[in-house]
Amino acid sequence: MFAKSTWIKLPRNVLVGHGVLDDVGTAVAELSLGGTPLLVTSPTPDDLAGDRLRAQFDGAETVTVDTASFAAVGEIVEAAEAAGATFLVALGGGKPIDLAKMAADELGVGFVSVPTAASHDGIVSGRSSIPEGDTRHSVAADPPLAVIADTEIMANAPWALTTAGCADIISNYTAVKDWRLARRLKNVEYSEYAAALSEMTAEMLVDNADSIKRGLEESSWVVSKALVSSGVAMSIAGSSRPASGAEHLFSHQLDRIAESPALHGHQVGVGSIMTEFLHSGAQGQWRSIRNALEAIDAPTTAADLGIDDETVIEALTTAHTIRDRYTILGDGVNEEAAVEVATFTGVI
Ligand SMILES: NC(=O)C1=CN([C@@H]2O[C@H](COP(=O)(O)OP(=O)(O)OC[C@H]3O[C@@H](n4cnc5c(N)ncnc54)[C@H](O)[C@@H]3O)[C@@H](O)[C@H]2O)C=CC1
Ligand SMILES: O=C(CO)COP(=O)(O)O
Ligand SMILES: [Zn+2]
Repeated sequence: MFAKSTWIKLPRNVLVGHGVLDDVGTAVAELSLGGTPLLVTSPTPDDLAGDRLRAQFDGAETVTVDTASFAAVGEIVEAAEAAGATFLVALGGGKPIDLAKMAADELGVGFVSVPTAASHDGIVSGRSSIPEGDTRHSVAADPPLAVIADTEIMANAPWALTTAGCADIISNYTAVKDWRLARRLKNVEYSEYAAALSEMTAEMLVDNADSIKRGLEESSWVVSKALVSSGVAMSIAGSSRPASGAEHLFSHQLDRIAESPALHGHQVGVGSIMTEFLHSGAQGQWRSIRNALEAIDAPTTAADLGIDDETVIEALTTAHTIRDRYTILGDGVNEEAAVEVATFTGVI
């Protein structure tokens, strides 16, 4: 008997465009959720757009979060229960969105994602990425019921957040290579459809690099659509595999050990240059990755990240320990090899 089955959960309403922040109420009404939401945000996005959102939800309370942690998820759950909220609306960068995503899952209610920065593909995905002690959990949760990405707000966000989102998408190339490797060597579950969608998303972004420029609202449009597409690839896969490989392990490790980590997307971009080198060698495509990052103003070196060389080497040699996810790092890159890859690619 054929016993395979799959359940793909995707957002129902996706709005991307100038001024769509004022359409959140309409998009939510169309979902027939009923009741009142709890608004989950962080300080800057709250200042920027909180009032415009509250104006669309009579009597909605707001909880403001600062750090991504399981304790913060607990605080949101408590606040939602106390307020009798029937769904959550997350406004901001990756942190409030990830935390609301997990809290909504725990509460068994829906959530709506209102990103104020095009900083990475977690704004759409069905995964939450939460650090805990020496590890980082990629937790399965339902994706948002709706995503409302206002390109005007995103275009006015610090440029670095947009280039971070671009780099997160460019890293799909190496993530998919790691996924295929793990499929061949470890027989991990694999979806050619999700892998192809993820690669195509990176390809389209690189092809459109000319329209990704500081001060150009179209940049937010191009990047938001790519982030949606990458998030959908993760939803189809049922894991972050299409968009997260060894370059993400490297970045997660930097988040743990660097004194002052850089933005998620910037770190994975630099990681991607090095893991592409590990995949395809000196004559391989690592230069294409570096050039693509350079073309959109994203960091390509440790110095650009503001992280010292030793920390980069430590992260590269220990990244394989952070999570049980097979990648090109195998059972670890030794220090000599790490120095060679980082030096050859100009990262250090
Ligand atoms: N679930 C997933 O698949 C993924 C989750 N993540 C998680 O997301 C988090 C990082 O996301 P970020 O967006 O970088 O963090 P974040 O939410 O802390 O935002 C970064 C900074 O940008 C500010 N900001 C946001 N919108 C702004 C605007 N329009 N104008 C001015 N400032 C603005 C925020 O106040 C914050 O200081 C991490 O916790 C990471 O683990 C990252 C990648 C994927
Ligand atoms: O950042 C992500 C995809 O871009 C999510 O990946 P993780 O599962 O590694 O947190
Ligand atoms: Zn990422």
